Amino acid sequence: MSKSHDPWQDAMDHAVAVARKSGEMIREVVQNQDQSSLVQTKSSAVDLVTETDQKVERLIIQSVKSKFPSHRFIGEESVSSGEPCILTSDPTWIIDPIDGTTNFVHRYPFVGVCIGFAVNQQVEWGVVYSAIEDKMFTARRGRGAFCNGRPLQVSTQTDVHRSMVATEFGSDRDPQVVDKIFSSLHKVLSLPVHGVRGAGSAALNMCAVARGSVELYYETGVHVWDIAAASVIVTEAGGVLRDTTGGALDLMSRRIVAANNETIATRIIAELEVYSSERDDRAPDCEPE
Ligand SMILES: O=P([O-])([O-])O[C@@H]1[C@@H](O)[C@H](O)[C@@H](O)[C@H](O)[C@@H]1O
Ligand SMILES: [Mg+2]
Ligand SMILES: [Mg+2]
Repeated sequence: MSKSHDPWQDAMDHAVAVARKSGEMIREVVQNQDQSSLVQTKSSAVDLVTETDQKVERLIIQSVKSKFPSHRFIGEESVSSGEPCILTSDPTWIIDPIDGTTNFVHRYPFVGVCIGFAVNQQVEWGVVYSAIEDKMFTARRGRGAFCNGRPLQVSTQTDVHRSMVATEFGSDRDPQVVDKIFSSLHKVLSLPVHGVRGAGSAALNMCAVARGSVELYYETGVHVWDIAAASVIVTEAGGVLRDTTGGALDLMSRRIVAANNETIATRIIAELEVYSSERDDRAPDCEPE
């Protein structure tokens, strides 16, 4: 199809450009400012946000509105300010301006600008820009996954005892949640697996699965903006996506497993404690699950 008949490609090209521009903003701050004094908190004392998160999200959304005025948005900081988090069938940009804000505040070099694009509630393409590493991860449904233009392929490993697993501790410090996190971690580590890692960014953990250096990433407590862009990067690199229950991934459920293949996914899912956080798209007045 020529570019004019492929509007989603125009949108993806714009996303790559604005993600790179956002990354320049992030690097400038990391190199020249001390963010630690400008930190605010959201759902907990360790769920951090900075004015750079907010500025980057505004930059992305305003640039998109000028080119694609009919498109919708789900942005982490917009939702945090009260915007709805509902995925309709309309073309929708799903944005995490800084995935890894805690890393950003501490100058820990794993920070991803995440821009996913969904049509009819299916992610059509995803862009994750690892700003400090200068690695642009991209994927278009049906057309492969790439890092700085080089094709990505998940690991071929099927032996869980030879696998590397990624997960995160999240930002919920409720003692019962912490116990469940460590219960899963204890079971996975004791299989044993070669190692457990965490980039501090859901999206960059998923990109590590896509590039074959991690066999599986799991987490409960993520949001749709953390995982939408990277979800298509994983599947286009040959990976699989699941719920921690073993069912199909539900972008709004707050639970994710991203793996290189079904064998590894099934084996690790068998060790995971299943629990729920409030869905991203829950009605404001409904009781938590
Ligand atoms: O808030 P943020 O840095 O965009 O996203 C982060 C996620 O990437 C991570 O997986 C999760 O464990 C953190 O609690 C936080 O939600
Ligand atoms: Mg995030
Ligand atoms: Mg974020």
